[in-house]
Amino acid sequence: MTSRTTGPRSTTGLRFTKGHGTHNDFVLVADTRGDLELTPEQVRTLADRRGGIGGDGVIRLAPTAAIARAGEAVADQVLAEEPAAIWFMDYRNADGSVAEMCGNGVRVFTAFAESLGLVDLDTTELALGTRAGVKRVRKETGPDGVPWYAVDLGPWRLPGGAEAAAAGADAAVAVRGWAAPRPALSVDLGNPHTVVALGSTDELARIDLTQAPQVAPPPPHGTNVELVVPLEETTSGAETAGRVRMRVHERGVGETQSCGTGAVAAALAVRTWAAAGGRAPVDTWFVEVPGGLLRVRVLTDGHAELAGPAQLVFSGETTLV
Ligand SMILES: N[C@@H](CCC[C@H](N)C(=O)O)C(=O)O
Repeated sequence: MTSRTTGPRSTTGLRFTKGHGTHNDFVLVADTRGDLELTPEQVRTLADRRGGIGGDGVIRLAPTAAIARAGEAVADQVLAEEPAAIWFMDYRNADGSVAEMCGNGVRVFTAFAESLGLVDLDTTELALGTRAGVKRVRKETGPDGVPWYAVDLGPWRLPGGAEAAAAGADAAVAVRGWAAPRPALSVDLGNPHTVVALGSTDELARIDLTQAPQVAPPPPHGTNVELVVPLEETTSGAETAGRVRMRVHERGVGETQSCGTGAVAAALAVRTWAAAGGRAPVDTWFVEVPGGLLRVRVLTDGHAELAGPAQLVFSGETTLV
């Protein structure tokens, strides 16, 4: 792969790869020297589905040291915590805004880094720098026999604390067409989420997410909103797994076919509601999203793990930016 020595720009354009994780899709750029500056306008152009390549986000693979040199203190913290985290996921939403974390993006980033020969997930795990700290990714065989990537997303948090956990809510969400706002729970995965429960999969299918849901109180930095329907638990051997179906409206994007951190937030919210109702917590969850299936595990160290597929679809060069 020539990009390792020549950078992402060739004489004819910017090299990119298109990839997705359960149809949450990204434009990926290998900036292995860390000297590519992408403006919000350029990100919007690349992500544009009609005038550009198209994607829910743009991911720049860059050296963590270069992000630190550019003045992002979080990159210094990443290297202090884990010197092996030499690669950084610089994630931008389709509207050009910067986001702290993208769970599906981490998996697709890892498949991209593998394709560039920067990491061998068959023999090791990847310690990846992100704006939400170091994330560790390993590879496994998924239920469909294709490779899945499992990422430890680190500690999760209910911003509303024990009070919100007991009440099951610390916010309210209004969606276009609803007569009144409904109670919702805030969940922090490094990026912000607000989760609302719906009564049926029919209602979920009918919801109009062409406009952003209104959240009260308004989160200071915006939020991703997940609409979830708890489904039947399944038991296989000694393990019981929860199951939910979800749709999501992503901050900085709109409705997407999947959101990895959103899937984790959805599972954690349903688990919190079950605990508030006196039920024993389930630690493995399958989350059905419009683009496929994701697995969430609540780990014993207070961390949460997300697993699912990642696919690279095509590569090319663009003169758009
Ligand atoms: N699709 C992502 C989340 C991307 C960032 C999000 N839109 C935000 O602004 O927080 C995922 O898979 O987690």
